[in-house]
Amino acid sequence: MSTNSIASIATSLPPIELVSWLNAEGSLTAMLEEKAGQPLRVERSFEGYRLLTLQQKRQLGLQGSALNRPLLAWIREVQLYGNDERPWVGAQSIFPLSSLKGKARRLQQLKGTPIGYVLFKRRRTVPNQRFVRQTSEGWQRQTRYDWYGRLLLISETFLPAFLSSDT
Ligand SMILES: C=C(O[C@@H]1C=C(C(=O)O)C=C[C@H]1O)C(=O)O
Repeated sequence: MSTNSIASIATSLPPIELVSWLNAEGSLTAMLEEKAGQPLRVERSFEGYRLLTLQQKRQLGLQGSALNRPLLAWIREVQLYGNDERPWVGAQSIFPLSSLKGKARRLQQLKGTPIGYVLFKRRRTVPNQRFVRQTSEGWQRQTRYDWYGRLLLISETFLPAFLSSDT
């Protein structure tokens, strides 16, 4: 194997200190608060309804003709702060309208409350499928949760400040 191909494999793998975070089950909020030693601060950059893109519909696991139909969802985009003035994680959560029934309706009224406080309130883990990829902003984990039969897609990108934090 040439050194170039080794180098290309090396760049396609996350830094070792991120692996446990990218693969962790359970609440990322709880893990970040433990690392920070204080409650997470959530800054919202967007919350509202949007029509999903084809890529987002695919990431939700839709197939066939469902991909061609317009799909409206509630979107929440936030920056998560630990104990640093720079955000540690950028997160986007996608809630198809069909998922916002019953107790899930509170996911539209979170404001500064981390989703994890609701998602993991009664359980340590939630059934999910996990995908990891590298983006221009940092390594990202995408999690398709089955929360009491409701489909949620949450993408979390670990930003440079997270890697350089010494806590
Ligand atoms: C999904 C969780 O909630 C965290 C909080 C988020 C929010 O408040 O928008 C988004 C992503 C998560 O990192 C979790 O704790 O695992």
